[in-house]
Amino acid sequence: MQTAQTPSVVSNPPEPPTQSLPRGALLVENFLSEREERSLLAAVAQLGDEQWQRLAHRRVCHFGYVFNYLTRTFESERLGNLPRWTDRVVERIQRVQSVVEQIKSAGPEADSRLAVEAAVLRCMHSELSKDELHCSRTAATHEPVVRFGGWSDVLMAPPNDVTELAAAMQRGGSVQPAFDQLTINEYECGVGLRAHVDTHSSFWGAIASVSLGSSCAFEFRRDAVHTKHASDPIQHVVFVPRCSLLIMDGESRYAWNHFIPMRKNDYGADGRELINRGTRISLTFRHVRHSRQCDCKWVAFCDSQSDTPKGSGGDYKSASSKMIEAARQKHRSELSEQLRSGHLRLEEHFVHKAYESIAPHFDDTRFAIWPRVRRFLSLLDKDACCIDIGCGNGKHLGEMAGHVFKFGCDACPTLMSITRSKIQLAQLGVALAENLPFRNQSFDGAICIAVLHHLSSASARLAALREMARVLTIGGKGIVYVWAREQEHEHKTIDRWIALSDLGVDGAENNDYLAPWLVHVGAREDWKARALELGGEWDHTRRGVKVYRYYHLFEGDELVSLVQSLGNVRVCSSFYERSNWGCVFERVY
Ligand SMILES: O=C(O)CCC(=O)C(=O)O
Ligand SMILES: [Fe+2]
Repeated sequence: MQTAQTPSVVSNPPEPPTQSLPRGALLVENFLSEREERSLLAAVAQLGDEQWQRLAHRRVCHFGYVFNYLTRTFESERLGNLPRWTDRVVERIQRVQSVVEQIKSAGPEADSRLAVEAAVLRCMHSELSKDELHCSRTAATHEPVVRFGGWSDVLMAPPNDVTELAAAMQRGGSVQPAFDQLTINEYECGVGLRAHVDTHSSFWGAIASVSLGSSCAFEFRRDAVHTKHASDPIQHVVFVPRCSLLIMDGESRYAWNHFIPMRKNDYGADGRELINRGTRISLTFRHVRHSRQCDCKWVAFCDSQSDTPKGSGGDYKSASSKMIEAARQKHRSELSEQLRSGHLRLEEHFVHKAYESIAPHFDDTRFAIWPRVRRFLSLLDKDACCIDIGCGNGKHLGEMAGHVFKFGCDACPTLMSITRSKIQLAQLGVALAENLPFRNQSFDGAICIAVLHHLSSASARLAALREMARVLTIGGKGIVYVWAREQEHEHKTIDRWIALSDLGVDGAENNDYLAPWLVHVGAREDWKARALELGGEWDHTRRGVKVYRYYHLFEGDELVSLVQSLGNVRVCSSFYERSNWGCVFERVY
């Protein structure tokens, strides 16, 4: 699996848990006995290799309906029932849900935290008293602990005999609808889960997740713009132990992002002791929403209700929500399909077309020069010839001293014309880095900044470097920068990106990602319109037009090894700097 890829350089220090939960979430510790855990793990171990789908960092297995990670929806074809070996655990989840429902229906302070916790605890105790469970729970530490993210702490009297309540509900048939979709996730130690809200239009009601084999920290986040009061929390971190049940319902399910940080240990519930992670298996039960239309009140997070999300500035109001939604779904499934069948060439769509669609907005944001690049440019001799390969909006050409003969090329025609309008004394042309239209040994200096990571095969990346070396004079120097797999702020980057291997794209490498560029809601109208027209999609949560760009992230010494493999260059220096790898080299023959 993914252990080999687990970044060792990245430090992602654990945060002590707040042990609080957003409204509507419920954590029941010791929901399963260890014996039950063992038997569930044994059942999972029996699954055949062919039943698992390998994603970038974990593997998953679906029952009932397959979940498609590109479209973020379930596939319509039903696969059959959930496995029988989950029956007992599902029954117990439903019993807990029934108890919570009963308390909530009791009055205005319905989901009082303490009332729900007390009632669920009693329900768990009644479960515990069953012989089979009892004998495997010996130590006092195996007592269930219940945490609920309720509206208030007002203690309402819980029903006196919850056991009776549960029994009565059982007699009247389960009041809880059956789960019809199960995803089994297997996370190796160190692997996390990117922040997301489970698609509203795909699943309705509560989502229940049972943890087996290892604990992990579970985080909930939301944007401050979605809080009513400045003091409302925007983050909860909860330690989820093995054998526990986590239910996400109501606000916690519809209006909070949840994720599992990528790291190898977490603070336990006491916030003091670091607990190492092992391999965690989660069983996540959901209800498929066949209508594919959600009408919840958390409109800002709802993919079904795409009339302008609150505060988004009124853009695109004219288009009906259904049309936007339909177009978006169609776009995503087509993308998934085309990518899988190889019709959509990665670079064509996610590099060339993507840059065309964001070019004016991209230009507006790109002006800073990295210190090492500035230094490289400042050391160019008088009358030197220097080429900027993948010059984008020409910001580096503008930095080159007046006495340098400047050349620039880029694959994006619109960026080239933007550069042309700004940089007067330069020779500019549209060209691919792998095929430079220059004679051998034409340049004393060459820079190639943030370009190689857009080439989708190792051979193309090598070809581009070979071209760079070819056009350099003997003794000429080059500098290369690429995005690193070792991102400094993973929750803002990799955790939000789409791993190509999650999409089932043949030949996708492990470090291949689609990273969104956002033409935000405040950007110029024509920039947003251009991005939408050229394939971008409206993102409700982040409020803007989202355009995915393809990246191959370089890991460890990958860049320097590639440079060294050219044979005719000497590496002068290599470095890691703010989520990028860089290398300066000199052509030696
Ligand atoms: O592993 C878990 O407990 C959560 C999984 C999850 O959030 C999901 O599959 O959407
Ligand atoms: Fe989820």
